[in-house]
Parts: sequence; C-alpha cells; structure tokens
Amino acid sequence: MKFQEYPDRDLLALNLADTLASELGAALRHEDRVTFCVPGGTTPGPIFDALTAVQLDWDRVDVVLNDERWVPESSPRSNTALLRQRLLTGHAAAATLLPLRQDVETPEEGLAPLSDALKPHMPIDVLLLGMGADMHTASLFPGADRLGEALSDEAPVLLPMRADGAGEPRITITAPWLKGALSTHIVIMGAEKRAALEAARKLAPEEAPVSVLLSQATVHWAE
Ligand SMILES: O=C1O[C@H](COP(=O)(O)O)[C@@H](O)[C@H](O)[C@H]1O
Repeated sequence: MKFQEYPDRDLLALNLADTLASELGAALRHEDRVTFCVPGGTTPGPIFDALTAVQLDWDRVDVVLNDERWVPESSPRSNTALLRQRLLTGHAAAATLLPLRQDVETPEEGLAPLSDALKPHMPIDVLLLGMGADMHTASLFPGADRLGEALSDEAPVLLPMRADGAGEPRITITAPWLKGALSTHIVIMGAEKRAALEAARKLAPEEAPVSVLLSQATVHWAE
C-alpha cells in the first residue's frame, strides 16, 4: 500500500483530481475508450468538482460507480444523482454514464441487464474508491449477506448486497473486478477513517473488506 498525506482536504482534492486526470489521459492515448470507476457517498464531491474543470477527451470516458444504493435518483442517498450533479458536468459532461440502477423494485431484478451492459467495459482503467469507518468499500460491507460471494475470485461483475450498516439494499461491483483495475486509489478523510485503515491492514477481508484492495492501492488522506 502507498500512503499519501495532504496538509488539508482542499489540497487533497486538487492533487488527487490532477493524478486521476493524468492517468485517464495516459489511458486515452492507448485505448479508444476508458473506464473510470468512482465512489459515491460524502467524500468525493470536491474531487469531482476539480475534475470537471479538466480538459480531456471526456467523450471517450465511460464513468461507472463502485456501487449504488437501491433508491430513486430523487433521493439524497442516490450516488447516481451525486455523479450527475458533481462529475457529469463542465468538461466532463461529455462522458458516458454506465448505470448501476434501473427503475425496478429490487437490485436482483436489475442485476442481469446492468451486468450485461457493464461487462464489455471491464477491466476498469482508473479506479477511485471510498471507505467507510466500518472498513467497507464499494458496497462490500462487513457482515453483508453476500460478502463471501463478492470476495470470491469467481464472483460475477455485480452482486446485490444487504447489510445492517448499509441502510437500503445495494448493488456493487465485486472484489475481483475491482482488483482487476489497472490503477487504484482510495480516498479517506479524518482521524477515524485513518485509524480504521490501519486496523483493516491487520484484519481478514470478511471483517475489513477494504483490505483486499490495499496492496495495489494508493491511499490519499487528509485530516
Ligand atoms: O455508502 C457508501 O459509502 C462509501 C463511503 O462513503 P463516505 O460517505 O463515508 O465517503 C462510499 O465509498 C460508497 O460508494 C457509498 O455507496
């Protein structure tokens, strides 16, 4: 694991956006289309804001969430709504969103079409993940009903996921497909998450799902 510490959150957002943009640019020089996989939640907004100001061939970038909460886009909990408001705007409005949600009752009902649409865009070129203080990443939560399946090397690209700490049902990209990313970054803020990250390094994936990505990741942290 590489660990990068920043003097404050603003500098983290600007520098990490710069790193992600240069990795996307490098991938675009070699590939027709590039897959950029990003987290939802409360952390990545300022990074997205900085990215929208970057000139790239965004029309050749496919953006997909790490995971989605099974709520409509009108919900303040919708990760897709966050992407539309904070990332798919400015220069980045030209990017294509690969959806992780359909307007059906359960993630199980949306699973097959969403998986079929996503698979041709694998592997992920540039991966940015968040992490909860409970050591979940994407929607790989400790104690989740299908965590074992999602951690397995044979896991399908997407799985539904339910966990006590998750709030609503989820859909998530599974561990082997996240691990297949060509470049991996994890962004965390604050002392609580830094302590959780240190704990995760010593725990099994069932207790600390984020641990399966740590060996390949650069972790970006600010107080
Ligand atoms: O529920 C989620 O949580 C994680 C962490 O979110 P944060 O609000 O603590 O930054 C996020 O990475 C994931 O995409 C999201 O669905």
